[in-house]
Amino acid sequence: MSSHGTPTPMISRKAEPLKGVAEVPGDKSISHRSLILGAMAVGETQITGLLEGEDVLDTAKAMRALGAEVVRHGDGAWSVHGVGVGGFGEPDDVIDCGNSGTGVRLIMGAVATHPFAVTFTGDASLRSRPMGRVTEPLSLFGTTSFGRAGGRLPLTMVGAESPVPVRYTTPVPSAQVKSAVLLAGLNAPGVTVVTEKEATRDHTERMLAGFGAEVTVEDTAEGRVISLVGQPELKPQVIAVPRDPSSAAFPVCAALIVPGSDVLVPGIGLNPTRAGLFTTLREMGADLTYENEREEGGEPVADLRARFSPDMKGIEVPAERAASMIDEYPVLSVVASFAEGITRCPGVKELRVKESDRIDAMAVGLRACGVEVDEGEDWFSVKGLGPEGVPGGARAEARLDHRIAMSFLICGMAAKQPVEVDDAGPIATSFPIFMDLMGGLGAKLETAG
Ligand SMILES: O=C(O)C1=C[C@@H](OP(=O)(O)O)[C@@H](O)[C@H](O)C1
Ligand SMILES: C=C(OP(=O)(O)O)C(=O)O
Repeated sequence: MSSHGTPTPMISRKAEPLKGVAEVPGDKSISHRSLILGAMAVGETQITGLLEGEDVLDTAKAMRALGAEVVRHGDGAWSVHGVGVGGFGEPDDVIDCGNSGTGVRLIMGAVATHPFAVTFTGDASLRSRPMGRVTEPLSLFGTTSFGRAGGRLPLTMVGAESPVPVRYTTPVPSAQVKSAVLLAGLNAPGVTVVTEKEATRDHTERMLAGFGAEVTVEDTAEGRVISLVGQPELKPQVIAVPRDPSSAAFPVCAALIVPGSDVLVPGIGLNPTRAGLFTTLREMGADLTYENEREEGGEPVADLRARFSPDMKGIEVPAERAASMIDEYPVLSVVASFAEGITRCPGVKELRVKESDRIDAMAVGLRACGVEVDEGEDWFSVKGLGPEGVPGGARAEARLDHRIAMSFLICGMAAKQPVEVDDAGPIATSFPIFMDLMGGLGAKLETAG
């Protein structure tokens, strides 16, 4: 059931050893960007491996509403016939980005330097998330925005008539904010410069260069400085979307905590701006190896092999690693519950403004499962109970958040008693084949009555 429909409660019971190959879907961040940049290129971009999750499908709809031709072919490949930089037309209805922060913030950036108004909305989760972090820098290009209190959706943005290029330093570590500014800079004459103090995922920069834009990235004392020359003609691309490390995290973490497991997760992108979780798990003593390391489409890729790891120890996760694993803290907190000792995660304030307040959602659910969790505004810690030590036997609230729902279902696979999630619907936003894939490895997942 979709995240916009009736809740789908799910139960996860203690699993037999998980075994097999887990082919996770395409990368969500790269999928959004393939559609948006494809829509801004001149000619036809072809995409294979696109993630067909609700978030990305909402972005495809939005690109159609702005004038691009977006087609899904029978073999699962997609094509986007772009309108060129500056070529978007006024949509005749509200753009509904569903549950997707990436979708709405990147599209706001892409339309900001076009001379018309667009109204954005989303589901209850997205309508509660802060948009000022994007509308503020976009106002420097000449846009005006009218939203609900706190800059929340629904929000109407009136695009700049005569956009000017912008220099902007992001106040929070956010690839969405950085990307919104760069996408707006595409249709501003001159050079737009974004500085980020901490490096965040760099897919926009890499893909802009791939589409033929003039982009430079420099590491300086102030941070990473990205400069983009505006008003290029973007050239259509043939894109093979790599598999998503953030989705790979779930079968990997399940294998580490379910006794006797041995799972191969092939073809996972290990871009350093995304791979922080795997480094962390290895530091904890996880039996996680990289096999068949190679390069695909300019990105490091490997097959991940994860085996049951009874000797994992809690660690302090370096704060400077947070951006490279920001979406993986919920499932890390589950693994930490099955390790020995305390895992402490500082520098994670951003988790409070995701699809849910992820620190609170995990703390409340894990405590109900018998795990001790401490938290502050920008940190949390989990006191591990060792392999097979987590009582479980609780019902966790997903709070319209796919990563929270999946994390508690993983917890149930290794806890003493089943773990129920009140609504597994949101999982379809990023990992629509999660149930089948985990079931295929041997997980016991059922819809609850
Ligand atoms: O740019 C992106 O594709 C994303 C950036 C991150 O969000 P922030 O920019 O809010 O950190 C991440 O949490 C999200 O899942 C995807
Ligand atoms: C934070 C996430 O996504 P978004 O911000 O795109 O909603 C996520 O997928 O974990």
